Amino acid sequence: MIEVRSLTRRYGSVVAVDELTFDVAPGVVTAFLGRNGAGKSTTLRMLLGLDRPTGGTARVDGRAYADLPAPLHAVGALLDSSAPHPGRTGRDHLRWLAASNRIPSRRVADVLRLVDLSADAGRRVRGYSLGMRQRLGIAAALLGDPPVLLLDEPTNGLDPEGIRWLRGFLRDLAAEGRTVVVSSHLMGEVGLTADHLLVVGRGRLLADMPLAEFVAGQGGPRLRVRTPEPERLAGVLRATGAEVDLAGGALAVGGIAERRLGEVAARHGIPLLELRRDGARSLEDAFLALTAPVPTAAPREEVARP
Ligand SMILES: Nc1ncnc2c1ncn2[C@@H]1O[C@H](COP(=O)(O)OP(=O)(O)OP(=O)(O)O)[C@@H](O)[C@H]1O
Repeated sequence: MIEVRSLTRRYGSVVAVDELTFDVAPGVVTAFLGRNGAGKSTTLRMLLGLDRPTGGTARVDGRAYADLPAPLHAVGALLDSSAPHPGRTGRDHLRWLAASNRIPSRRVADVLRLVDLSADAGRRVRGYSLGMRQRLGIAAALLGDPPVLLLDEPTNGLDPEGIRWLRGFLRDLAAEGRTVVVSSHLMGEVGLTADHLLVVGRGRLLADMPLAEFVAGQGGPRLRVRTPEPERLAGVLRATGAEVDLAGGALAVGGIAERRLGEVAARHGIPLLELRRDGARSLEDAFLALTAPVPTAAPREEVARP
């Protein structure tokens, strides 16, 4: 469980984090989303005792990080700054971390296996790809078997297969009852597979809600359809009450399920060349609209909560 109350961090005249208040529950994946510079890393650093709040509190299991008796057993973190020494092997890096935190060295083999890095553990980190470094960082975060995991932009450097692996991995960790927070500046990378969203913009909380609610707020997914008869299909779909935009020969359709759309087209003898959900795209658009820079500060009452 994470509790953040009125958390604020100023750097001179820059307000990096502005009166943030939220809780993060265990057992689900929470995406911490915001554009570059929104204050995500600063918030995570304060949760980890690496930066001092100007005001407010950030607690893990009821305590400030500095007061945790065994921090690595309480919180695992992946931050850019925790880069391993390039001349060490992945295994040695983890052994060194384990030894300096009184964690039995047999745990090293376990976490290497968990992140699928056993085969490369004997290689020096300088030869690792970005994706392998991220896996090593995640292995380090898991060393103390912590109930809370904070991962800052863990998809950096991962290819699409690596991102898919990470999504499944995070879900499994949450299913074990852990509190999993993963930050990203892109909605699509983790937000779409998270259970809960925390969205920040210019240091302030813009949304704190289940993903399902965010999706519902956007009117459900849009469908993308291609047909040799776009005008005619648009006409029959509009007659059912669906919203249709015609763009470059393709149709973007809202307010109708895929199956029903297929049935309507078949009934009118209109062939479909393509029919797919365009959900990711419209949600990324909604995320960008929500976090769009505004010339004046938004009033605090605008925080969207369930
Ligand atoms: N040590 C620092 N000194 C001065 N300003 C800082 C410092 N750290 C962060 N900032 C400023 O605070 C704001 C928030 O930065 P932060 O790194 O927390 O954002 P972020 O959401 O993590 O962004 P990104 O997605 O780019 O990592 C930015 O304006 C940044 O320039």
